[in-house]
Amino acid sequence: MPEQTVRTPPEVDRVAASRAAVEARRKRAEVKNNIATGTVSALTVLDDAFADPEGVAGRMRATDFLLSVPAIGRTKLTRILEDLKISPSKRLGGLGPNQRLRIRDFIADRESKNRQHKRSRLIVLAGPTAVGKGTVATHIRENYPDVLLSVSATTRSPRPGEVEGINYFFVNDEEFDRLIENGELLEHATVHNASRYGTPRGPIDEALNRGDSVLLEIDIQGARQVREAMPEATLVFLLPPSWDELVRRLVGRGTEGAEERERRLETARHELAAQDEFDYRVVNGTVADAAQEVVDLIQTRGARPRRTV
Ligand SMILES: Nc1nc2c(ncn2[C@@H]2O[C@H](COP(=O)(O)OP(=O)(O)O)[C@@H](O)[C@H]2O)c(=O)[nH]1
Ligand SMILES: Nc1ncnc2c1ncn2[C@@H]1O[C@H](COP(=O)(O)OP(=O)(O)O)[C@@H](O)[C@H]1O
Repeated sequence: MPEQTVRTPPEVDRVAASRAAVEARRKRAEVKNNIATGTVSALTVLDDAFADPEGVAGRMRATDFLLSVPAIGRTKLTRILEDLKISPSKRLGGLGPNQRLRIRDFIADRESKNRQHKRSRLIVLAGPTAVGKGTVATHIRENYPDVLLSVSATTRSPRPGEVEGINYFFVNDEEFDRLIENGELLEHATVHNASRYGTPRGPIDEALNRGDSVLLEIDIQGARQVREAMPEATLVFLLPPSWDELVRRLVGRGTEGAEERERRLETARHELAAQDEFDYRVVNGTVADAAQEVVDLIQTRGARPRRTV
């Protein structure tokens, strides 16, 4: 009896193989794009590749993988591959144990540095009473037009010279309650055991969606809430050059009586203890320098101080 073998015609094999190859290339391109845009961590892709050497990530060439990592170009690539002792044609899944360790350490180190230096477009400026938060924020509003200063709602009465919608939105208790109930505040707090203050959410969302930078000048309780709600926010703690200078500024401002000053200084001691929770600390020596330092921490689209003549 003649031997019966079922054969797929070779052209069918070839078509199926080339479809599979196209699909695999498409998936690899998608992974590369996800690494490049930060949608997926390069470290996760490496781990996938090592767990499944024949999978999408495993079949990716080390060269293509590294080139998809932000800020690695062809020039750096050559040096990196040399340092890692990996040949350009190697696929991730085919790397030896030592090569895997080296490339993993390299990517882990890079991602941790990126996290530390990542600049956000939402920046929160907080610090103890009278350190100069309001003064520095005003300087930024007047000199760095690219940075939007959020205007808070408050239940306290306007001080002489304060303008509705510029310094604050002055509201009564019922209106403040309504803002909270309607979910219109990103955060809110009672400050100095007196009035309530809150950050309207709408203008911030709009600004960030437009790609603009936003500065919030709020108290420490508020800063903590923003961190919870928007972990990508950068938190900056404004410090006085010394405790004595803080007291001088509080007294010099002359807006509080002796008893209220004592109460605020007591609060300031607790507030200073919270500085380690913040991403950055800026000493308010001179207003212009402190403002410049804060602006430098914001990811702006090329914010430059407004020219003064
Ligand atoms: N949580 C929170 N605090 C705010 C907000 N707006 C202002 N503050 C804080 O409220 C405090 C009192 O501000 P203000 O009434 O201008 O008085 P000042 O302390 O004498 O400048 C300051 O510490 C501000 O940072 C806000 O929207 N939310
Ligand atoms: N860098 C600075 N050098 C000297 N005085 C300052 C400086 N920054 C702010 N001040 C003064 O300190 C006082 C408190 O500043 P303010 O902005 O009201 O503080 P905060 O908003 O933190 O309560 C004000 O009288 C202000 O003019």
